[in-house]
Amino acid sequence: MIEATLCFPLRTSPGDGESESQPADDVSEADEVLLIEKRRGLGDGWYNGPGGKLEGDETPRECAVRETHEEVGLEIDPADLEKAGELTFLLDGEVHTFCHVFRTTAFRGEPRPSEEARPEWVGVEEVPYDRMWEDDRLWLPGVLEGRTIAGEFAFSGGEPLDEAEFVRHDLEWDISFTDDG
Ligand SMILES: Nc1nc2c([nH]c(=O)n2[C@H]2C[C@H](O)[C@@H](COP(=O)(O)OP(=O)(O)OP(=O)(O)O)O2)c(=O)[nH]1
Repeated sequence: MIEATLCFPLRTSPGDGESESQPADDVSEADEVLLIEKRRGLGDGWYNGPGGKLEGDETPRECAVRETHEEVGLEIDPADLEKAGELTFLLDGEVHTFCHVFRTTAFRGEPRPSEEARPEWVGVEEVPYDRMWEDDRLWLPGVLEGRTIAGEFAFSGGEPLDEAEFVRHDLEWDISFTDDG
């Protein structure tokens, strides 16, 4: 089983006449999310949050911080990540990936592109779900509103996961995580 993370940085968009965006105090104030257009690997060509697989003995939180820095250059304090979800992706009846989802309104730096990802600030009402994993429209809107989710998503048709067919889902909202990563 693969253990992976996703991280969704949120901000308040720059207002009229302002060149700088405002840090949001909390998720309810934020109206833009940082997505990446993935340039290689699983989900290549699709939009997603920064993220990837856990390495060595790092915690999910450490992984989300490292991946976000590697992919788009933002600096995040692990304590500023808020756990927003746990997603289980099944492929042909077996757990393929367990993914920890985080969000944050606190980060430093400006996003920059990398070999792996092209970053883009997107309005939370304008997320391009037609260019994302098919399951994302079921859980990401709630995550961007500040809710928590445990979700199970079943795919069938064999590897790779991003070419398999999405067949079934089960969602549980507003749960508190005993282990927040
Ligand atoms: N939004 C979303 N993300 C998903 C789904 N399924 C899934 O594995 N992911 C995420 C988890 C990981 O963050 C990412 C896959 O990990 P990755 O980016 O490291 O995979 P990769 O094959 O490109 O590996 P690498 O070359 O970068 O090491 O995709 C899904 O259905 N929706």
